[in-house]
Amino acid sequence: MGRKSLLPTNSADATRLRIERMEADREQRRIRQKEVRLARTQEEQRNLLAGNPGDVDFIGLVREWRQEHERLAQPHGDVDFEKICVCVRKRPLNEKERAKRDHDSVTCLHPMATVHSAKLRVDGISKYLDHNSFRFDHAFDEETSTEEVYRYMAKPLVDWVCGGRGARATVFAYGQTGSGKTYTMGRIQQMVADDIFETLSNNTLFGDEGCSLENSTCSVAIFEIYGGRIQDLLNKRNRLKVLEDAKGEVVISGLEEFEATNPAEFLAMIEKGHTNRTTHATEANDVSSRSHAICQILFRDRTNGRLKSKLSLVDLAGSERGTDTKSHNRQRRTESSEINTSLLALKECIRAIDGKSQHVPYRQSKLTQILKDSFVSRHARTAMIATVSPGSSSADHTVNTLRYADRIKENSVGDAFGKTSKRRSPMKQVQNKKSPGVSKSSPPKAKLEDEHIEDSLDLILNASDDDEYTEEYFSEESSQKFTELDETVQNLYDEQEKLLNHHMKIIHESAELIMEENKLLADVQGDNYDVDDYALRLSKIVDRRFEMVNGLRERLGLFQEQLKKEEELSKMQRRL
Ligand SMILES: Nc1ncnc2c1ncn2[C@@H]1O[C@H](COP(=O)(O)OP(=O)(O)OP(=O)(O)O)[C@@H](O)[C@H]1O
Repeated sequence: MGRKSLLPTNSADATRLRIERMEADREQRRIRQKEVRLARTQEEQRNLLAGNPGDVDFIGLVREWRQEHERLAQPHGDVDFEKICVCVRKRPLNEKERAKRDHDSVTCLHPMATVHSAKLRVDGISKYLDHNSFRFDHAFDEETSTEEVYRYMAKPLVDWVCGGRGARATVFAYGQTGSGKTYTMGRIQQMVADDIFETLSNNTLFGDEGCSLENSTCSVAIFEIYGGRIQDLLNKRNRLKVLEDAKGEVVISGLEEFEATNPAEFLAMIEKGHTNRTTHATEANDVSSRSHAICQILFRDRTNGRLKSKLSLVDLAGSERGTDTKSHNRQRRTESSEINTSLLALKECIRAIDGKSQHVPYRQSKLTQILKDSFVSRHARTAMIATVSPGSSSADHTVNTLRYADRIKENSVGDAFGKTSKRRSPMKQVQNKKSPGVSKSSPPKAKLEDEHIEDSLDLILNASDDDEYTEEYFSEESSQKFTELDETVQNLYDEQEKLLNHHMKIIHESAELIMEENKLLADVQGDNYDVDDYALRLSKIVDRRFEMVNGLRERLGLFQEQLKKEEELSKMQRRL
């Protein structure tokens, strides 16, 4: 009986003990969770104070990645580039990005640029990063000044053109709207101005073949390509024509060149050109440049005016993916399509300089047609700076920008380690996952000792890409989807040009006809006028009017057809 009564008591004690232990565990968990929450809040506040209001977990993951890889960064050195130099420049996070709680998702550890795309697993809670790394001639981080960017990628080209000998040098700024192209090119232009005149003053630097203030003039021409039109930004936005002569030389008919004799004159022209440029506000940039702006600096022989060398500074229009333009009106849509067509052609043309592409499709766009000699000349050198926004909401764009830049010079990246490097896969991923919620990231299996830095870079670049990766606008395959629309836009611009020219011609002819009619009326009211002659002349005038109206109607019909086609195709694309 006594033993029986003990059992329930023991069991009750055990149960009580279990409950007490569970409560203690729960309390411990509560304390731990509170500590985690507190630590998270403190980290958030620290991030906020440091100007990083974005997602604290993603920020933490990016920080971990940087800590693991920062020792792979190399010092910048002069790249002895033969023909092409490709760089990336990251700008700092801006107020707009902070306001939408973007975090910094790009790391530039020269010569590598890595985009950390924030991802959620299917459970909707677990966070992880996809890292896309690319290697360039230079990777400039947000703390690098434009002076330094200039020194490595543009200064060698200034020296090259000052040496004369038919040199053709081109500096391109390429990137998403708002990523810093105009900011970078603006300052580069100022430095070019100073350097050119300093070099030209030093007459002995390049010998007789080279350019000096004594034997050469330095003149500037600035124009933009916008909406199928080429407009002179230094001469009342006059419309210009690109022509190719019998020898295949491209001539921009009507373009005015202005001689500059010192940096101040040069910069005044740049300023004027900049003010006249076509801009619109876009989501990403309040003053987005919608045109390609080309500033050409031409060195000519003082005695015979012969062109000795040329430097082109090209601030490209912001690259936008098709998806971003879905809600745009026709003007903005066609604008974007034209920009994309020219950027695709540009990529192929630059690749041809280095022998990466057999095909030089310079006729595919006005931009590449105008820059033909930058691609086909034996004395051509090119520098491309890909500017990127660091915001996490731009990560897809940034990957596209880097991929575009990467494809320009795949295989022969100027080597930051002092020897020629082998081809790296242009786009590879390393994963760095937090699960569930937040967990330590898994580092790539890299040897981190200094002597193995290059191996480590290889590992980053060649790590397996086991996640899906969406091919974006500038990939070969997806660009096919846009070809028909892009062609239609080009046809639309051509028809528009023909219609406007025809319309103008008719206005002139109409004015002449009115004068003729006035004269006819005056004649018929005179003495002894032959009414048969009057009827004959009037009949000719009326016939001519009919012809003119019918011709105009026909041109208008062709233009309207293209408008309709563009509307239908872009509707189809919006549905995709
Ligand atoms: N490296 C940088 N450091 C500080 N601010 C920058 C930097 N790059 C760009 N910015 C700022 O970012 C904003 C957008 O830059 P910018 O107008 O040069 O972009 P963009 O690429 O030319 O854009 P779009 O294609 O729309 O013309 C500007 O306010 C500019 O001052």
